[in-house]
Amino acid sequence: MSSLLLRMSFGPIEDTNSLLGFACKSHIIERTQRRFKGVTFANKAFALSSAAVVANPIRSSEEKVYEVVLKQAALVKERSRDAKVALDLDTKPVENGEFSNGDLLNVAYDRCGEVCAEYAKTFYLGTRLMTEERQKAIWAIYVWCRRTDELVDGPNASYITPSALDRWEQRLNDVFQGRPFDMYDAALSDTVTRYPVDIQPFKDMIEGMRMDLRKSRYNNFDELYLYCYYVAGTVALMSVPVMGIAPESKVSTESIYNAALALGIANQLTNILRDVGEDARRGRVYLPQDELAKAGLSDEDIFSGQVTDKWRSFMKGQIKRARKFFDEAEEGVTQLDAASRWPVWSSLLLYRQILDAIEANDYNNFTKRAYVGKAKKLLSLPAAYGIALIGPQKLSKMVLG
Ligand SMILES: CC(C)=CCC/C(C)=C/CC/C(C)=C/CC/C(C)=C/[C@@H]1[C@@H](COP(=O)(O)OP(=O)(O)O)[C@]1(C)CC/C=C(\C)CC/C=C(\C)CCC=C(C)C
Repeated sequence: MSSLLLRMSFGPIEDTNSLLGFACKSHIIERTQRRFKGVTFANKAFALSSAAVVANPIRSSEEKVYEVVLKQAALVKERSRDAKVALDLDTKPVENGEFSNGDLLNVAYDRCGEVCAEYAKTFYLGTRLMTEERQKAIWAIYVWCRRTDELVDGPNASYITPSALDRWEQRLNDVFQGRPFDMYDAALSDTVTRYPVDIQPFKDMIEGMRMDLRKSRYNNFDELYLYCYYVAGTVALMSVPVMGIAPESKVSTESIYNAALALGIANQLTNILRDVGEDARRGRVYLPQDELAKAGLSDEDIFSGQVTDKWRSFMKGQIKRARKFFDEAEEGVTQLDAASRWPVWSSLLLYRQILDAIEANDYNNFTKRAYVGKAKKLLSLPAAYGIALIGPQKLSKMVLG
């Protein structure tokens, strides 16, 4: 996989349409209304004036990110009004024995599936329940995300510079304009013509990688939230247009995207809490500095890795917050297309249990890795399947009486 990363194309650097360039004053009022009331906020939120930018230049990360949510949700609505895109691939080989584009595309998608099966076995299994078209698209998105993550986390990470990320972004622009560089890009290029996926979350994920290169401390939760959006919330925004919303869903598209975003944030917060020790050994602290200080803790406490009562109490608060994001996400999964629910429930249940494992380790996330054992993992899959079929409330009623 990493050898592929060395094969990046080099092109002119394009000015990015950063998510920070937007402004939305009405968001604060809407924040309290948007949860599952079927209200459409997109029009209101898009009625932005340059006056609003001047009058309210300071917005929280949550507000900035919510604009991307609205933009993606609006795109989905717009596209679903348009004529349905043709989904049949041309699979016939051409006469002279060469492959047609359709054949090459199928091979490209199969390769994406192989990468997905290799790196994320359980998740790959879950995607097999989706329609063939959808699973291919999810694999293509997965591979792009994995490659992007590998740029700063993989074996060649020490060679990665901001300009390499700029070139990766240029290559992304090419993918969206139908000029793929390799097989994996070709699969993504095809996916983004078939589904209403916006380029912004992809660009934002690259921005997250830039952030990782230049920043190793987060002053407060607002800064951390933005990082979590960049590296994980974006995955959710990319995936929902492919996974699809249940035709019978009565709630607003925005609220479903918001729940998806919450799952991305919850997963990343969990990841951070699991990896505190590992990150500290790389000189990184992905915890809000102001909250650490309030708890009477500092970076030194993290580097020394002692589980004290102060640490336990701090961790309890962090876990509580991550669980709130999971709760928010759960409401949204029930609104997804039925065939897409299982992989999402599986990932939600598995990731959520990592928080339980941190507690079971008595909050020692310095030297003990919290993980979900094989038995629990195996039990989670049918549980997720049951929940996906009949819904979380009904299942808990059946189980608990
Ligand atoms: C169905 C489903 C889960 C789809 C997502 C598929 C997809 C495109 C995954 C890409 C994942 C990826 C490689 C991201 C790169 C950045 C990264 C590594 C993020 C972390 C993931 C955990 O990965 P891992 O366990 O391998 O971590 P380590 O590298 O070992 O540290 C993240 C924590 C992000 C994961 C975020 C998601 C999977 C988003 C989930 C949300 C949805 C799919 C939306 C669901 C919809 C509703 C309405 C709730």
